[in-house]
Amino acid sequence: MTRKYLLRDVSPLGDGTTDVLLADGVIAAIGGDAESLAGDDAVVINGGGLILLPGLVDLHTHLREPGREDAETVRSGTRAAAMGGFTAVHAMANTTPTQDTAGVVEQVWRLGRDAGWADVRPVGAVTVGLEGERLAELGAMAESAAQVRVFSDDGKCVHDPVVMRRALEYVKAFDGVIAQHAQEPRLTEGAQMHEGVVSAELGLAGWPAVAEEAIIARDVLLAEHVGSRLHVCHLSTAGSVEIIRWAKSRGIDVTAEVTPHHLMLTDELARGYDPVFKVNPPLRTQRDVEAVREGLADGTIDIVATDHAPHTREDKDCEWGAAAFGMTGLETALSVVQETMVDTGRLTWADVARVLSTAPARIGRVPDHGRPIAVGEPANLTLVDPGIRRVVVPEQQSTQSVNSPFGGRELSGCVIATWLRGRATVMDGSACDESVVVSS
Ligand SMILES: NC(=O)N[C@@H](CC(=O)O)C(=O)O
Repeated sequence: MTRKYLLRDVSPLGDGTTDVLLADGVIAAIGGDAESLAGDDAVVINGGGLILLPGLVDLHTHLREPGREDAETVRSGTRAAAMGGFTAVHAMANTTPTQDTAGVVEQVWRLGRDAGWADVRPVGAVTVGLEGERLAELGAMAESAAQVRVFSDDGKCVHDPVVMRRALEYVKAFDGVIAQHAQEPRLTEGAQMHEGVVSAELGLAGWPAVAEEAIIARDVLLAEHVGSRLHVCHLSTAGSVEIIRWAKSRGIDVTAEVTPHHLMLTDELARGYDPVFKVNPPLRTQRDVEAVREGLADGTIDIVATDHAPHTREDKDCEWGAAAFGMTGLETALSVVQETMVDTGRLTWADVARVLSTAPARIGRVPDHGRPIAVGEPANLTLVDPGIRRVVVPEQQSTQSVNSPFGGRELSGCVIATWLRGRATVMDGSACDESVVVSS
């Protein structure tokens, strides 16, 4: 039995205010009935206009377990997810061993279930060991208890067009999707940052925009040819937005994601040589930032996904060239979207629910998440105070790693509470450790 929660005067999707009652794992009442049905034992939260959203769903999270538990575990990463307002995350396949068999994806799925912070949907590798040569056991992973629907070699590109074509064809049988890390490997050998004025000045090897755009252009054509679903991971350039816009206008079944860091940060940050800003794909130019914001606002880009990529201090606190690519993002994603897209008038809160919950749940085929806020729906929800401003302190976050590019920055908005099937995982902005139980 979960507790009852009466949320007074909250604003579902930022539209008007009402009372919402959560009981028995579902939204039990909205409006007039909520107060009367609550009884004496409900926990009352005085919302005062706080925004109620469907629980956020991340299509792109690196949880690092198995293999790099020194950087993150399923438990620490999903606790971070809950703190960021997420109720479901997709765990990327670049673990050790790789998530390329039914056994490994089931292990990750079980670890998530036992931790209880958020539903974990493992992503299956497209190729054995992410080596780009032989297709992994896609069907066995789809049929396993983990019910994999998203397949990706993320961290590496499925660069061989024949392998990509076969993968796109194969996953149609179980309504899967290939999530491509678009990076032409030959064009990015030794690359350290975006290729442009700043890389030339710093003397760092460049990662040109065309290396992303060439793969996206090829893959949308392949997806059209075989009539399959394609998802483009962490799109980062103005040219990529144009290609996706063109593909959608042709009716190609493609979706795309942008990360919070590509919505806010630019390659200018590399000037300090601080590897906290080293990421793959790299931070681009202000023109690209404007283009991805516009693409997200007009629906060309479907979702925001974090690409939460925790790394140990040893892997990040070193010279730029030796440092790992990647930055954390689960606990700052919603704030960055608010600041770049809502506070600037480009997205409404209903749009935020779409790009951070409904659409990722649909792309990942995640049941019971990204649902409307309506009576009878599972109580997977997050409550946000958009009026708070807070300074990001990586050492105080739930993620085990401190490689946040937003450390020391003041950001808008804060997650006040998160519920997973009616059980609070976050309350008053703090993780509800005592409430974490093993549920089967
Ligand atoms: N996004 C990143 O910069 N890093 C990712 C993998 C990758 O995409 O390189 C990681 O797993 O660390």
